[in-house]
Formats: sequence, C-alpha cells, structure tokens
Amino acid sequence: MQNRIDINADPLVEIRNLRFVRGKRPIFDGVDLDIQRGKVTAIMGPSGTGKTTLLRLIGGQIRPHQGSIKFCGEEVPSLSLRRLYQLRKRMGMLFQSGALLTDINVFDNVAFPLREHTDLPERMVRDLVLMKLQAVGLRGAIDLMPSELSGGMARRVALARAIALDPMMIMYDEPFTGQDPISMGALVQLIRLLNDALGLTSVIVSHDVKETAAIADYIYILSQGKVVEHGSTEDLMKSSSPWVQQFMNGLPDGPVPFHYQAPDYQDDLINLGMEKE
Ligand SMILES: Nc1ncnc2c1ncn2[C@@H]1O[C@H](COP(=O)(O)OP(=O)(O)OP(=O)(O)O)[C@@H](O)[C@H]1O
Repeated sequence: MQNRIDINADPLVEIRNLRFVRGKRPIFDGVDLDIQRGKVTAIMGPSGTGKTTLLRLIGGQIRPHQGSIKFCGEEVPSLSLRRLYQLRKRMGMLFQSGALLTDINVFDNVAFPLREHTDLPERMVRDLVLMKLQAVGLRGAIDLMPSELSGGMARRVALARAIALDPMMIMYDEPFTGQDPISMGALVQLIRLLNDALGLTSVIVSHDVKETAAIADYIYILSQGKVVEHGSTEDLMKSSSPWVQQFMNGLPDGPVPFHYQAPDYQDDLINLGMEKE
C-alpha cells in the first residue's frame, strides 16, 4: 500500500513543556511529545499515569496549567469554543466507554455525526455510511440494533462512526479492552489498515503491549509526570532501559513504583496513633 507519510512535515500534534496538575499532584510535569502525521503512535505507561488525561488535553476538553499543545499548528488551549468545535471534527475519538446510542440502529449511529455536523443530503449520508461500514467489514450489519452486536462488532461500528467525518487523526483509548483474541486481532489489523488506507494519524493509549507494539510506529512511555522513554517500536523493543524492560515485559519490579504517591509510612502510622489517643 502506498505510504503517504511525508517525514519532513511538521508533526500533527506538538506538545512542549506540558504541565497539568490535579489537586496538588502533578499529572504532567514538563512533557514534550510529538505525534507524527500518517503514523500510529502509542502512549503507554502504568495505570493512573495520565494517558487518558493526555488525550483529553489534546482534544481541548481540559486545559493545561502550563505549556503548549499544538494541533495542525494551532494552539489548542487558546482556541475559541467555535474554533475548537471545528477542530474536534478533525479528531476522531474512540473511547472504551464510547458506547453506541442504544435506541437507534447501526446505520443511524454511523450517520449521526454526518447529520449533526454537515448539511449533506440524505442520499449522500447513506453512501458515506455504507462506505464507512464497508471499511470496518460491517456493511451487512446496517439494520442491526446495538443490542444485537457482539462487543467486537460494537467497537467496529463505533470506529465507523469515529471516521464518518473523515478526521485527520483518530485517538483510541484502550481499544482492545474486553475483546476476545479474535476480535482483538481483527481490531488491531483494522486500526493499522484504516490508518494507512485513509491517510490518518493514529494515537493509541493501551495496556495491551503486544497488540499495540504490533501496529505502532512510535512509542512513548509515560511515568510519574514525565516521558521516561520514547522511540520507534523497533528501537524500543531492543532497548535495555529498565523502564522499557519493566513495561514491555510486565515485570512487577523495576523503576515504576507499585505504590500510589503517599506520605511516609512511618509518619502516617505515628500520626494515626496520635489521632487515636
Ligand atoms: N476528573 C478527575 N478529577 C480528579 N482526578 C482525576 C480525574 N480524572 C483523572 N484523575 C486522576 O488523574 C490521574 C490520571 O488519570 P488518567 O485516567 O488520565 O490515567 P491513565 O493513565 O489513563 O490510567 P489507566 O491506565 O488506569 O486508564 C489519576 O491519578 C486519576 O486519579
């Protein structure tokens, strides 16, 4: 398949010195990260590191406390609501919880963003819906209700809906969760195939290291507010870095701490004893 990547082009998403805090806890503390056009980029890291938060920052749903987040050269946190709305049409999102609307059929679910965001005549909406469902292999399921779909099929219909408006980029949050090995294999291939065939840029947040590494061109590993490693999938696979080793191989011991950030244990016990007295 023809590869449309222009490696000299600016990154589609450019993040610099990102700082984002929840309460007193810094979720991101000086993160630099690029999403290259045409590529599949994976964001990995231990649970609670802020991977979903990062996607929400890129999508402009939340704002950083410091730093720059550019999409297509535009500073996302500074955009007006109207411009942000337009920009979001160019970003497809497939969230794990991004359920289909249960009281309308597959056709109407995929047609939903087209009817919502465009003035296209119904005839053209129909052609586009058929095209998107064909791309995910579910044209035959057009009349089914969401309750009649398997989990894997529902995820693929959600994918057809996410590409309905021909976005430039699609962000997947845990796309493989809850899938049996066969649907997982199909989804993995589909994400890569759609990326290349539609000239998309894809960002995947996932804990499924093997599946994600199989289709990612580039991987970022986040931990404790920082990018701890990044590189091409090939290079990371060969890396002896303890972060990479621990994360890629799911090792319990390594630089990633088991405990959520907490006050000193001794101090906590002493304080607890004093409170009881
Ligand atoms: N709305 C919120 N209010 C307060 N804290 C939040 C909120 N959403 C997330 N957090 C906190 O921010 C941190 C990052 O959460 P996030 O969901 O981005 O992590 P994650 O890396 O995607 O986790 P996982 O891999 O488990 O899905 C977590 O410590 C979480 O407790």
